[in-house]
Order: sequence, then structure tokens, then C-alpha cells
Amino acid sequence: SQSSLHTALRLVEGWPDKSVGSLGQVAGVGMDSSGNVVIFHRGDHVWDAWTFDSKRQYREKDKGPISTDTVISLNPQTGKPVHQWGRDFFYLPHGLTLDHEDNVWVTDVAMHQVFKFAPGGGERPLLTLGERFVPNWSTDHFCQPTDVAVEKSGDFYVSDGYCNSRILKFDSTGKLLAVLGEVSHDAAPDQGFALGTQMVIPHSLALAEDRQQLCTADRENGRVVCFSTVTGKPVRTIQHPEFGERLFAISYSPSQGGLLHAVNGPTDPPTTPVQGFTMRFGDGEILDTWPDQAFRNPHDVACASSGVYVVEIGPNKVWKLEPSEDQISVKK
Ligand SMILES: O=C(N[C@@H](O)C(=O)O)c1ccccc1
Repeated sequence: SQSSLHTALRLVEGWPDKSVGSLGQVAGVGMDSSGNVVIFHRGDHVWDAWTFDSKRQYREKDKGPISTDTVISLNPQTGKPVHQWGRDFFYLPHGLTLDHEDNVWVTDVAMHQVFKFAPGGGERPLLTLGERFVPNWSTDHFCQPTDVAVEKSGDFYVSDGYCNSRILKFDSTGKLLAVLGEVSHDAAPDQGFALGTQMVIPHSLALAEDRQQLCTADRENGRVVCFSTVTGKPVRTIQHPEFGERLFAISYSPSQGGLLHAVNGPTDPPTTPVQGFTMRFGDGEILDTWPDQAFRNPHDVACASSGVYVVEIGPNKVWKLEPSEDQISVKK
């Protein structure tokens, strides 16, 4: 039997440092190569039931972009902000990813666009994809794109999105290479997708490059779907009763033989605890659930050697979870 040591995670009190000040809805979290925790929040903009019209067009364009910095890098030990940028550009921040060169990849669900910024941000993006404020399902448009994952080769994936059920693969210049998990736009939900049902809001991406798999949190199906990065075909799903109906975000760590961290989401009526999961990547088995008290609305998760980080929307929180002293050995 294989035993693997892992540790129960617990919330770190008083993190981040109060100098971070008041945050808007915190949509995305990522780690940079220095181990800083980078968060993507919405300032005074919110996504509520009236924000988009029936065609998924953003209703509040003329309010202008968020006037405060939306990207904040936090020191992982002190929780103090070490850098911030991104004012007067974004309307509804969603996904944030740092690639292996610390370029910052972000999605904005109001603009229906994906941007690549140089390390540390800057005034203008290095790359812009999608047509500003124009939702569509043609391959040069997105519809509320949710996240980005980037290979060392520079090829990258976009999970698209709330109103498209697909993942697009591009080369480093933004040329479309492949569409993963696509079903014809008018197909019934249970047709055309190799694993039985199409994705419903591919909401978060985790790239396990060493395992040639790209996984997504198929949010409203409450499951993980993994695709081969070689063939683009779906290779497996991971689903557990403990997930409940909705799985919001996932993050891959190559350590300890490959771990997948995930957070689920609230349901109405509440059926399962809103919590985090640590799974063995290989077979998807749950090794640990955390934290001791429940989350309310976890929206994204990122992991590093310093700990696991979860951001929430309502209440707007950034949580740090670190291994607690009591090591638990799992006999499997
Ligand atoms: O999913 C929603 N929001 C979050 O995921 C988010 O804010 O990214 C949402 C859906 C309907 C109405 C309002 C918000």
C-alpha cells in the first residue's frame, strides 16, 4: 500500500496584512516566480444579476474602467503588498495567471478579452485577444472568458467561458491551434462531448505539463475534466460526492508526486460543505479537505511551497492556508 505524507491545511489568522486595505470582489489568484501571491480584484465594480443583458453584453461600459489598482502582489510571509498596478483598464477582472517568465495573463468577463502583460504589468498589454465588449462564439471572440494556462513553449490555453463551453489553444503569437471540448453551439447539453456531457462553465484551468494534461473545473457539472495536451482529447474526469454540484477552481502542484487542489462552491439549498480539497493527481483520490471552518464563496485557488491561497467573492477575502503541525499519513 502506498502511504503519502501530507498535512492538514489551516487558515492563517490575520492574512493578508491589514495594510492591503479594502478589496473589491477578489476573482483571481496566482503565484509569481519569487513566491509572491498575486491577486486580481474588482475595486468598486461588482458582478451581479443586472450587470449583463440577455446577450451577455456588459451594461455598465459608460461607467468607465475600475479607477484603482486591480492587480496586487503580496509578500507570502508578511501578507504586505509589494507591488500593485492595473488601474483605469479593467471592467470585470476574472482569471489571473503568471507564466514561467512572470508575464501576467488576465481575463476580463465584461470586455470578453484576454490580455498578456509584461512582468510587473504596465500601461499596455503585450497581447490582446477577443473583440472589446463583443461576446461571440466564433474562434476570434470569447464569451466571458474565465482563465488562462501557459506552457513553457509559450502555447497557451483559454477557458471560454461562462457563455461558451470550450477551451481554446493558441501559440505564443495568439494564433489559434486547437479547440478542446467544443460541441456545436446548438447541440443539446448531453451530445457531442466525448465524456457524455459537455462542460458547463469551464471556470478555472490547471496545467500539469509534466503529465501532458490540461484540466479544467467544469463548474456547474461539479467535476474536473482533463484533456491531453498532445491530442487535445478529453482523457478523464474527476468527481467526488464531497464536491457537491459545483466546482469553482483547481490548481496543480508537481510536488509530492503531483497534487491537485480544488475548491467547490455554495449550492442552494446547501448540500455539501464549502471547502477545499487536496487530491493525488494520478488517480484523483482525495487526500485532504480543508479548512476547519467553511469558506463562503471561494472563487480561485493557487498553490506554492509557502501554502495554498484561496480568494473569495462576497465576502471579499484572500486566505492563506499553511500545513499545520500535525502531519497526517495517508495509508492507501
Ligand atoms: O457566477 C457569477 N459570478 C462569479 O462567478 C464571478 O463574479 O466571477 C454570477 C452569475 C450570475 C449573476 C451574477 C454573478
